[in-house]
Amino acid sequence: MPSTDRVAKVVLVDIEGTTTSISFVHDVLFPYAKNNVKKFLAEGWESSSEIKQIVQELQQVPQYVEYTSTLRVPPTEMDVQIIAGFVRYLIDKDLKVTPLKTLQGLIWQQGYETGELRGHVFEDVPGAFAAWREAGLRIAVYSSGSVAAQKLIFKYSIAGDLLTHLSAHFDTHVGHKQETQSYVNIAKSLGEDPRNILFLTDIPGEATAARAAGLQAIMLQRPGNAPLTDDQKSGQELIADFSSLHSLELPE
Ligand SMILES: CSCCC(=O)C(=O)COP(=O)(O)O
Ligand SMILES: [Mg+2]
Repeated sequence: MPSTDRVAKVVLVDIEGTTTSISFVHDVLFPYAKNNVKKFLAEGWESSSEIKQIVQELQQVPQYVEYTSTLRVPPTEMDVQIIAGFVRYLIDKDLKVTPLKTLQGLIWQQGYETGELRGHVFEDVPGAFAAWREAGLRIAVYSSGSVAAQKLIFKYSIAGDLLTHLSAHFDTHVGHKQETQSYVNIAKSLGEDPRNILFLTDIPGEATAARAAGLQAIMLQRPGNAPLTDDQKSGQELIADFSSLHSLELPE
């Protein structure tokens, strides 16, 4: 267990499996995107340069050729139906590819703004955010979900607007979450010595990559997270929630 005299200047939080249940992402957000993608694409297909850009990037995803071959159409062919089908295919495979994540964020925006979606956060999250800020720490987010999607989940959370606590957001534009260089980039962007950043995540490969960049890292074992094998636990610091981290302090 972490000691109460742990110090940091920035707490960098993952979302799915750390601040938020995996079930909310997989059983609420992903189905919402799958159900609404065709309508969303159809509305902006002709007029939106943002959608055109996303569609172009989706066609560059290596799995696009594989997907279109199952439909027996050439990969050069595209219409709303094909792209919406491909998006659903990527969501089912839970592939964390950047244009998919950008598109999901745009679709979810409508759901949050109409009140159909409210971001799940575990009970201890609002108190921890408040305590860290009170102690003078910054809170940043690093998720495979797009920056726009991160802002929505916290702005429209079940515990009210938590976005006000957050001072920086990073998504896969900074690099993938199991690559050490991503954490080097984040520390640089935050202007912080990596040793002063505490990363909280549910994925062993992410914690290991962050530690290799010099960050502190602790793993969350939240309800609904996949059980860890002994190998995955080895060398990791594990906590069940943020309660033992409420007394985090700035270094002297
Ligand atoms: C930003 S909310 C949507 C979460 C999401 O799409 C996702 O892939 C979560 O991955 P994480 O890196 O937060 O585990
Ligand atoms: Mg996660």
